[in-house]
Amino acid sequence: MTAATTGVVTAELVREAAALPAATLHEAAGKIGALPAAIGPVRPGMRVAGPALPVLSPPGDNLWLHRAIYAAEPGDVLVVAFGDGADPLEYGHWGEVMAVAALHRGIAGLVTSGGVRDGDQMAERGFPVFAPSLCIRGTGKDPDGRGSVGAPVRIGGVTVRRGDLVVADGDGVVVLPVADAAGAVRAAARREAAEQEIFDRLAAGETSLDIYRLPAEGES
Ligand SMILES: O=C([O-])CC(=O)C(=O)O
Ligand SMILES: [Mg+2]
Repeated sequence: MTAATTGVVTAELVREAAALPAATLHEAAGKIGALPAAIGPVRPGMRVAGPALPVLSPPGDNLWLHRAIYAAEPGDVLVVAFGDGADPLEYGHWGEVMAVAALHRGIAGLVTSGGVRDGDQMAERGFPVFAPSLCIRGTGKDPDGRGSVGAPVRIGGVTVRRGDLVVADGDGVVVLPVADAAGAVRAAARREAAEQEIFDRLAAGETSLDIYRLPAEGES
């Protein structure tokens, strides 16, 4: 049974969400929460689901990301946004060492709008990372750099708050507000069941034009 919406994303809800495609959750939630298409798995097969821990960092620096590893709760997904300055795609803000540190803390994965490195090693270690670039260039650790852990961040028009439900797979990343998460998971499961019915009808010879009642060429 799905837990009622109580202001937290429960472990049970995360388990249910993890079995659902990110695209279906986005559709089922009312077409909300899709992060930019450039943010994808750094290696095929990566998937993650869990509550968000938002992080803000200056581009080209990763001290706030190190801090976030030790502020996270087990199961969290770090969601990292970058402030103004250098191009965040041109730095490897996170890599194997940080992934191993995160695994020791029980962190479920990383979603970031900046570059990372050590893609192969992170895949081998089973740490899922969703990023728009791989970049070998290293970062600084400015103790005075402006950032935050736990405060809301914005990525591509989506506001990410502490505890929001993050689901990421080969298609991309969706972030759903806590208040919408349980309803979206239920609606997404219904959508998946409906799609199974469509597959059965296609196997039985019906066309997608028939099933969706779409006009064929020349019809209106
Ligand atoms: O060292 C860094 O800043 C990022 C990295 O490559 C690692 O964590 O292994
Ligand atoms: Mg490294």
